[in-house]
Amino acid sequence: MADFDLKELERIIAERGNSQDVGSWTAKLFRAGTPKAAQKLGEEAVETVIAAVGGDRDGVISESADLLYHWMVVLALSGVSLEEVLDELARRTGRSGIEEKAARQGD
Ligand SMILES: N=c1c2ncn([C@@H]3O[C@H](COP(=O)(O)OP(=O)(O)OP(=O)(O)O)[C@@H](O)[C@H]3O)c2ncn1[C@@H]1O[C@H](COP(=O)(O)O)[C@@H](O)[C@H]1O
Repeated sequence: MADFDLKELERIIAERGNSQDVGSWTAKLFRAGTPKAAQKLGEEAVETVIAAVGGDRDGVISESADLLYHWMVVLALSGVSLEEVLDELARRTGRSGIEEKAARQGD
């Protein structure tokens, strides 16, 4: 299993989004702003749906990675942290955010 998680991607996006690197797609999206990033998020969602409906397993994996990345760029541009989304999901399970965090850390 990959030694990589969304928390790390969130950190990379924050760092690359604010970089001056002209080759950085993340920086390009940050400069373009929420409408462009949200448009890309929608495109990747549709491409994931098409792959899933078409039974394209490898496509679902690849498009899901594009989807998660662009979703996290939209989160960053919206000033929303991954933690806040996880807290909302935890609330829906009936667990408190603190309990959920402890569960994720294996406490
Ligand atoms: N996970 C991703 C990631 N997924 C997709 N993409 C980029 O998203 C862009 C748009 O994807 P598309 O499938 O629409 O590709 P496209 O059709 O060529 O795009 P357009 O024609 O719409 O411009 C492509 O340029 C992809 O490279 C990503 N770019 C960056 N990351 C992560 O962000 C990090 C920093 O990247 P940079 O900001 O580019 O340094 C990387 O190391 C990765 O961890």
